[in-house]
Amino acid sequence: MDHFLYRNGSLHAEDVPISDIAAAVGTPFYVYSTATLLRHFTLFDEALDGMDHMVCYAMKAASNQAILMTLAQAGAGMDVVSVGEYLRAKAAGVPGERIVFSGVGKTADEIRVALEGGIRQFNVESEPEMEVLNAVALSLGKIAPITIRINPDVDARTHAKIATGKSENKFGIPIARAREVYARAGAMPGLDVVGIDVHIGSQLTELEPFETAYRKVAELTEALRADGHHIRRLDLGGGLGIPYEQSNSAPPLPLDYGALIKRKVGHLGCEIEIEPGRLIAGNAGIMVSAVIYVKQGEGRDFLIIDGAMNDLIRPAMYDAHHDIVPVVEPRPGIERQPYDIVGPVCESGDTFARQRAMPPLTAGDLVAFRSAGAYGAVMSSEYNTRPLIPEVLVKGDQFAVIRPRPTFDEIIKRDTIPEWL
Ligand SMILES: Cc1ncc(COP(=O)(O)O)c(C=O)c1O
Ligand SMILES: N[C@@H](CCCC[NH3+])C(=O)O
Repeated sequence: MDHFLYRNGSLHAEDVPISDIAAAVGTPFYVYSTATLLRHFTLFDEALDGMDHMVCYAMKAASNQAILMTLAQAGAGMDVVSVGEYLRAKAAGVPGERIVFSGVGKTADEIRVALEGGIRQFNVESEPEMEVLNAVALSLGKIAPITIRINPDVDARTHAKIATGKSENKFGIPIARAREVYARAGAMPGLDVVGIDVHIGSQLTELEPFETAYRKVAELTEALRADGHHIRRLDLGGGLGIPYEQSNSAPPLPLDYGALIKRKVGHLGCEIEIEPGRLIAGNAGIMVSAVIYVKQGEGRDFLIIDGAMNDLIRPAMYDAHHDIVPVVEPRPGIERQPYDIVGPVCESGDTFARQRAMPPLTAGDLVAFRSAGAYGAVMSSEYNTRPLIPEVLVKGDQFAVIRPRPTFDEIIKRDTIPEWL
């Protein structure tokens, strides 16, 4: 169920006209639908029905505290990758027992904060990290619950920049060395080895790579149990993809993914964690932008909009496709024309789409980038001294700004000038 639909000829977020939000907050902005966030969380939660499980939302996808609170109130845990995310999740009211800590470069300071504040488990990614974690835990008189992230050497068949499960990627420990590393962990008094972690990549559009990875995890669970480890929890990561192009065939559904998990690891009797990010937030958010100019180029028309690569970097970074639709519903049968849709930033890479067929648009018209809820606002920057754009949350017929646009004064005052200058 899409919560961004045309009604009476204009695009809505749930029951709120996008043009009302634009009038209130200015453009560009991100807007999220509470109903979509909750629906996607529930799809995963129900897909694991009958198993002891926790859906730990990968908050890197969209980390506004209002989003975290919405999901946490529905029962979500959180997957964090930095102490900043940990503190943000805590600030949104998520208890430490519902937070898992992933990431290849956790520092001793980050580990200390999480151990002191409470944590469900650390997903350890290397032997040096294991040693630091053990030392910090002992210094605090605590025992740190851990899984070890294994790298199963599986091709996730996704964009190379977001594949994480091949042996050449920096993530996890090689599965071939897992028994040896678990033996070391098991002997460390500051660690409690509770399970295994795996995450092979993002925007997976087929189940087969998950199937291979989870088969390897199941085999390893049995081997480690035979070695005497009390493996009782499996963190199976995130990564299930979303349809970015409405014209394309859709990736597998959470229900199919849940059934696969049951088939592959259900017999082991472990508690299951999953860490979906994109599928929960991606299609729960859009970015809205206004046309500044329509410019005639050599053999092409440029639609110059007020959103730019600093606001939504996915097209520049991964050549990602986002559907872009006018906020005013095009008349049926209207002739479309090709535009290069670009932002105002001083780079040719600041291009959202080339020769994209759109109904004719003019200055002031609003356009919406679909599927922009995940890895959108969180990856934005102030490049070109462009303020971070506001985030808005809709629930039914209500909307609220959940991160305001900073003023230029606020941005400029952040710099400090040395007294010797
Ligand atoms: C450890 C970990 N868990 C979960 C995720 C979430 O992935 P996705 O947003 O593709 O579901 C990521 C990002 O790929 C990750 O690195
Ligand atoms: N930033 C990436 C996803 C990275 C996933 C990281 N765990 C994207 O926009 O597709």
